[in-house]
Amino acid sequence: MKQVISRNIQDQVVNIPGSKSISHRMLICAALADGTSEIYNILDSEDISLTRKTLACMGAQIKTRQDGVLSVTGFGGRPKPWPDPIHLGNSGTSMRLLAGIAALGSTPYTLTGDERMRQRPMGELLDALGRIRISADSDNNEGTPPVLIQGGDRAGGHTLLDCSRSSQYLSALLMAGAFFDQGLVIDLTGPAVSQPYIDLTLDVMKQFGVNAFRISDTCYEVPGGQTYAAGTRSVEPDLSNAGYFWAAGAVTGADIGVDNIGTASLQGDLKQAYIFEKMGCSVNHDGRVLRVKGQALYGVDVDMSDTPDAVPAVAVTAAFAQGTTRITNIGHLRIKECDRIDAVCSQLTKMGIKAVQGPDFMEITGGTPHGAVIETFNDHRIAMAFAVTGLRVDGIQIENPGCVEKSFPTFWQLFDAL
Ligand SMILES: O=C(O)C1=C[C@@H](OP(=O)(O)O)[C@@H](O)[C@H](O)C1
Ligand SMILES: C=C(OP(=O)(O)O)C(=O)O
Repeated sequence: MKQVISRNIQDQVVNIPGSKSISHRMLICAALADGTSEIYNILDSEDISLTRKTLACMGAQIKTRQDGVLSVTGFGGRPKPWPDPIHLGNSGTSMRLLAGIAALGSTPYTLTGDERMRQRPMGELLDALGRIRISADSDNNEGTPPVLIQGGDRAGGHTLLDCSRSSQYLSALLMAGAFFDQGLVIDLTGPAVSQPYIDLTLDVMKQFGVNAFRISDTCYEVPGGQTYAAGTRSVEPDLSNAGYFWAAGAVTGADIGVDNIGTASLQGDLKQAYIFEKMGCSVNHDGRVLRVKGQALYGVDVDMSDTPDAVPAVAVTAAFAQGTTRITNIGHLRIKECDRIDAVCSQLTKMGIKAVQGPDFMEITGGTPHGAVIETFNDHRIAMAFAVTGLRVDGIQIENPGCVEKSFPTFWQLFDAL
């Protein structure tokens, strides 16, 4: 249990570790390359180590050098056999993206996860692989892990994919598709959720010299017969995790900056700073430091389909705003580390805040929250978001604070230093 001490915090600038999403992609693309890549500022967290270990099982040679830089010698698109089940905890990104890489092998791989991961869907991805003659089955026929992926056929061609619950399926197909003889054309059954993560995939592939194209909102193409080029790359700070520090500025009135944020970041969660601006904060980005300073806060209406990971930070901030905040198009939050719509609403209710939920939305009416013991449901984002409320409210205690290891092992150290 972690007791958060409510306090006045000074104006300051913080440094946030590397992006989880970019780190997964850098590791995978480096493992798919021939030759050795160097990756600067890679995130060191539970989920990244799961991706790293799996790629090592598949034949990549991965070392953290003494200066902290990661050196990855790839297996050139031909993963080695690994007969034992591969455990991916509750890392959805590892599970879905690595299922695509397993499809490049010539022997079967079994991918499994913890109890929650075994409830998280991936049937849409298995179906899309099946359409290009790659046998991909869920052990329980419910489309959830454990999954058995049996590659062998690298012809590629055309497939159909439903990305209405996760964008990670498309990222998986794009990364693997570059090795197929005919490449891959992927038609989506409708628009994808979490679109910025698809853009991140295209961008990291491009950094490794591989082209893939968004033909339209619902059609993507990756030409075949490409190779990933090893090289020196670096990972930007994690802007989902920056959000808890911007939220700290928003709820306390301090001016909190996050360092090393370029103007061209493709991370969708950059948007959360501008949601805080819409709520009344002043936001300043000088091209390097992005600062959020709290002022009087007002409720807003915001569609967060693109930025699911930022919802808990925005929702807790709404508890301190005048009026109601309505967050829409977030049905996919119900299949994350926990049911995040239910978790956010139940814990805000515990704090005396009116929080109403629907299948794909939540409505939070700001008020005067009081202290509570916060259940985190083993979800790092619930722990980090509710920690922020504790800066303003006495008596906030966070259960299972260690769950932040998933994406941000140094969170408490940085948060306590605020
Ligand atoms: O591709 C990625 O790196 C991610 C995509 C998003 O998931 P969905 O596409 O399943 O919404 C996001 O929630 C997750 O934390 C990371
Ligand atoms: C949903 C998340 O991650 P993943 O899907 O990789 O488990 C997250 O980090 O909020």
